[in-house]
Amino acid sequence: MRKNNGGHGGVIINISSLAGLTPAAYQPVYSASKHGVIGFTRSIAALASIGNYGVRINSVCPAFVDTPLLESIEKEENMGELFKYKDRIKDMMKCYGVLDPSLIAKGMIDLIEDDASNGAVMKITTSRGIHFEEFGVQQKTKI
Ligand SMILES: NC(=O)C1=CN([C@@H]2O[C@H](COP(=O)(O)OP(=O)(O)OC[C@H]3O[C@@H](n4cnc5c(N)ncnc54)[C@H](O)[C@@H]3O)[C@@H](O)[C@H]2O)C=CC1
Ligand SMILES: CCCCCC(=O)/C=C/C=C\C=C\C=C\[C@@H](O)[C@@H](O)CCCC(=O)O
Repeated sequence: MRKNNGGHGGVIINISSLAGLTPAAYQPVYSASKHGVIGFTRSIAALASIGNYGVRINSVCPAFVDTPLLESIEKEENMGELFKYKDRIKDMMKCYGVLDPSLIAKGMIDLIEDDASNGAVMKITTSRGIHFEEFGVQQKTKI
């Protein structure tokens, strides 16, 4: 894909979660993996910029979205010993609301179309819609 390896360049969007930016007490492994997605995305975005890959790599961090994934918290085989907290997660959904998947699609199209975005961490919530995590100037990467 990278231009310096015979590719045509392009855009990659990695799917993290708000649980990749905040602690998620009832989903620690899930939260750790989503934190990792953000660290990886920002690091590889910096490398792509330094190496003139012609590839932009961004991440998107939605709050709860109305997909079959939400049903997985109702399954003990998924949640293990944390299954006993499923009603607390459902309370969080009531509190934060549940997004329509179409808004996530819009956010992803925005990232594809914005030629300046690289290493961006887009957050999508019911209260603030599409917005971005702000990092220090020194930590930003441009392509
Ligand atoms: N639904 C939500 O509330 C949120 C979801 N996300 C993230 O969004 C992404 C998509 O999640 P949803 O659409 O909600 O989940 P989903 O469970 O509705 O869909 C996941 C899809 O991934 C496929 N899949 C699973 N393992 C796979 C594998 N090894 N190889 C290929 N495909 C595989 C499944 O067949 C399924 O079609 C996930 O990374 C999830 O963590 C992030 C924030 C909130
Ligand atoms: C912090 C609020 C926003 C969270 C948005 C979000 O990502 C919602 C996700 C909803 C359900 C995820 C279910 C995942 C289930 C499995 O991965 C399960 O194995 C997790 C087990 C608990 C753990 O992390 O140890």
